[in-house]
Amino acid sequence: MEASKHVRREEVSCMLKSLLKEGEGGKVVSVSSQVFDLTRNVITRMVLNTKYFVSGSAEALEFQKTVYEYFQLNGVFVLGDYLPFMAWLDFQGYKRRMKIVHERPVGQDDGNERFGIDNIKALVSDMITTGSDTSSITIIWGIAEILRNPSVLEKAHQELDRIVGRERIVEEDDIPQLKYLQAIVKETFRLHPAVPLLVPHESTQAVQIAGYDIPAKSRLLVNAWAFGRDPSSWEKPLEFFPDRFLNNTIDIRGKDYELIPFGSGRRGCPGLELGLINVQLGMAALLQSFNWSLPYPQRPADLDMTELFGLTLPRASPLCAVATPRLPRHLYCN
Ligand code: HEM
Repeated sequence: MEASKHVRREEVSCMLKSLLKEGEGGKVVSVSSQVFDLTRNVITRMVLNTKYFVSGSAEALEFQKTVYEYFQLNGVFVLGDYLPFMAWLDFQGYKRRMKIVHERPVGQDDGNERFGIDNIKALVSDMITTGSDTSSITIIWGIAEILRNPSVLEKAHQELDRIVGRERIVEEDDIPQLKYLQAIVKETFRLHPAVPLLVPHESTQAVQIAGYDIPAKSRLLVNAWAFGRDPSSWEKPLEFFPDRFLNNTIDIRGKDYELIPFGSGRRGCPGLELGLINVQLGMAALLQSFNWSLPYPQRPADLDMTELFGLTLPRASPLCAVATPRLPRHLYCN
């Protein structure tokens, strides 16, 4: 994490510069594509030491399509999983589509079993697919919620001005002091967990829970999305109200079961620290650097918040907004 700090700082800086340019003259910016580029470039630089995505390039679009399809296919209901005798028919065509996603070429096998191209491909593709879009999906939902709740933006600006000021861009080392920013991020994870049903688990032994018998080897889906909106755990659960986290110790690290966006236990997300800092730093920089508003005449209550269900839960429509710079111009051009 420490060794890749500069990568995140540089990529955040690139995003701010690019947003400034795109929004010149009050033009509407595409928050979604800027944030997707940010997290994908961070992960490809960390994993492959190469920056892959230039917004709108053919390569970026191809990648976006592939990852999107990968997550959709991982989240669909596959008839053959429940009626195995019908699996070979592949009625829905999902197996065929998954094969196409996996067969995209990435080089030759070197014959070494442990570090052969298949394993390297799997590892790299795991890290790139799981490690980039989960963070951007969360940041984009966070900005959408802030567009609907201008008082949260105002409070975030006050905190950022007090702790960081307006003469430099926020850095990772500032995050521990930005308590309200941390609360915004937790509130975003609560309402919009990027992986709503976690990853399917399997019970290793038979157990009884709340009077129900769960046999060994059952497929178990944990509805983290519902935990975050459960009225028995949260007051006014559907309201975006970061202040609820200011006076308690509820955390997202898997110990407080009402909030488990990264899962919990041994199969919880191994990328938690990276995912969390990506989201915190990305959000902090976007909030500090711009005043966010909706394109005229859209009102906060009109913003479409429809979710697109798959293994991940992105917005159904791309997020667009007006980003008015609030820092000295030279800071966006480093
Ligand atoms: C905001 C960012 C992220 C969120 C919300 C998130 C969420 C999750 C969740 C919910 C799971 C399933 C846990 C369970 O079923 O108990 C998971 C698994 C996983 N995540 Fe993440 N993740 C994020 C970022 C990352 C990053 C940055 C990486 C790696 C670079 C990563 C790699 C993985 C891997 C490899 C697994 C599978 C682990 C296993 O099967 O044991 N994730 N993630």
